[in-house]
Amino acid sequence: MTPDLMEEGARRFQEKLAPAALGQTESGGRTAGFSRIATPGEVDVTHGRILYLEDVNVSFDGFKAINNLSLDIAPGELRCIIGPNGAGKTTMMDIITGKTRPDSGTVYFGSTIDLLRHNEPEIASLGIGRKFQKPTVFEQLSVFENLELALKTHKGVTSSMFFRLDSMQSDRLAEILHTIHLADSVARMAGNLSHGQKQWLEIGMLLMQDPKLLLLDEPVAGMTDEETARTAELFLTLKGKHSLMVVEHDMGFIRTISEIVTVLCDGSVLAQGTLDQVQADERVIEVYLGR
Ligand SMILES: Nc1ncnc2c1ncn2[C@@H]1O[C@H](COP(=O)(O)OP(=O)(O)OP(=O)(O)O)[C@@H](O)[C@H]1O
Repeated sequence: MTPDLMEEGARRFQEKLAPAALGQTESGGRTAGFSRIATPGEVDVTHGRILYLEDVNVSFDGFKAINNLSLDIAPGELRCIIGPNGAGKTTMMDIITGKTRPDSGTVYFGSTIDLLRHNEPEIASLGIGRKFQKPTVFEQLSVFENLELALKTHKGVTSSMFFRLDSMQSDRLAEILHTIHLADSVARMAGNLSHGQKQWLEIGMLLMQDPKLLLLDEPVAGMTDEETARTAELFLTLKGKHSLMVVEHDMGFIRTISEIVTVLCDGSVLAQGTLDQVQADERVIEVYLGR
């Protein structure tokens, strides 16, 4: 979520509930990431790439967290990223979303948008949505209100006070409710949803802004087997309409959804291919078993 969305959510929250309730939300509306899309623009994918990283480097106090990382993703692709702890997966997402500035390298969204020239909220508004591991929905608002709020992207608080969904937006909201398996829970408080449902709701909030590229960090961590299976279904539905980059440790989940899997290690790509190919790669076996 972006700061204006958090502000609007916080305002409604204050309106609806006594201040004593503040802090009862899991996220408190504070840990939300800058993941909301304002005005999705056109992204030039005529060269067949929606995301392109070349020779990217980042050091933290002399430690190379990202080391000559090069990677690209095709439009509509669902790319899975795996790798041992500390491989640089989160740092890579931080670079794409503008949270971390690389020391050197190239990061392009489509063939014309140099992401290194944009800050975090601008990158969100360009059409890159990010879902952090922990769900960051507004727990004291209903499922419907959370999704409605996600639409009020570029509207200021004043205008959004008078905001009403038009029929196209209502249709879109209904479609997304169905996609995220929450059509029967539209009036429920987000705080009463299961962990998996909260994750789906947050994905729905991102979808309300029609992102071109979705970055999802460990989306099935903490989910039940059934929720994990439904999340796999959801991602397979999204593939094609959106490009997805999914970082996950759950290999069963990866097996269900993956086409190409990229293995990161020590800040660069160690191997890439189908899950079977990378799992048979001696270097991959070494980094997973050798640590
Ligand atoms: N802000 C920072 N300051 C110092 N070191 C950092 C910082 N951010 C990341 N690192 C280090 O960079 C390396 C890569 O971290 P990163 O979180 O990107 O790995 P990861 O692949 O996401 O790991 P995990 O699977 O455990 O989440 C790690 O060694 C980490 O300790």
